[in-house]
Amino acid sequence: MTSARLLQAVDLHVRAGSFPAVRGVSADFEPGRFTAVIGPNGAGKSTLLRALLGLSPPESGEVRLDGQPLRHWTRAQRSSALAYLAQGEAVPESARVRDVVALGRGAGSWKWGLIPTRPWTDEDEEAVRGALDRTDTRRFEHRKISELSGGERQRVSLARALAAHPRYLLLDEPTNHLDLAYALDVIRYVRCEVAGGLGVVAVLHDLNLAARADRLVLLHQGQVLAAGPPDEVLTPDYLHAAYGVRVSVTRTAGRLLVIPED
Ligand SMILES: Nc1ncnc2c1ncn2[C@@H]1O[C@H](COP(=O)(O)OP(=O)(O)OP(=O)(O)O)[C@@H](O)[C@H]1O
Repeated sequence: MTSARLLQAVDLHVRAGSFPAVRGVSADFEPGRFTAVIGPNGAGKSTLLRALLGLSPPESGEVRLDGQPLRHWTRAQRSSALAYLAQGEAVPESARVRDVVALGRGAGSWKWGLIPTRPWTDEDEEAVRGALDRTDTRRFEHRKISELSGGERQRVSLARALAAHPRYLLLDEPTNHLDLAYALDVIRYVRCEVAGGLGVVAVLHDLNLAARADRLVLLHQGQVLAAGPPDEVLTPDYLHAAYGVRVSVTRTAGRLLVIPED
């Protein structure tokens, strides 16, 4: 694919505080692809994600979107193209589900209630409904966030991000703290969006969930140890090099399965 529609890290070096957390990462993220970023704790995954969003400026190298350095994009252009679901995202407890999803439209802010910053349009309404439907949150759209389980909240945050109609969705550990069913639901919702053309970059710890991505980027000590389709990256050798754990990798019902041997 030409660089015209790509999100790219080009020889990216990023510091987290004083620590060189990302050291020379180059990777292409495509629309209509689900890329999982994996690697051990401290490998630089979150720092890479924040740099891709323009939230952590690189020390050297650059992030490009559509072939243009991200620093040339205005903040508004960036936030309409790239949506972010942070780890443990803070959501106003007293807000109702629908209001949180509406915040994703960038038409207002929250302070004891939704404060509009521009008139609400039919397009906004349609985007919010679509996001509620596609994350199966419409049935509790009038409930307060404080009344929801962790898994339900995560779906609402996902709906909020999707309501923006981004071109890329960047997710930091979206399945953390979710039970198996909720975690699989998140992956299923993501896959549906990807089929519709969304580019997804998700930091995942569960290698068996990551195996459901189209492409993996395995980080180790701030560098790319391996990148490619899951069966090329989830190998015993790469996983031992990254995690220091011996694993066996098998294929069951057409899916890769990583089993620790320790
Ligand atoms: N503000 C900071 N000051 C110093 N070091 C930091 C800071 N933030 C992060 N780091 C370090 O940078 C490295 C990469 O952190 P990062 O959060 O990107 O890793 P990660 O792969 O997302 O880890 P995890 O899987 O544990 O969330 C870690 O070693 C971390 O301790």
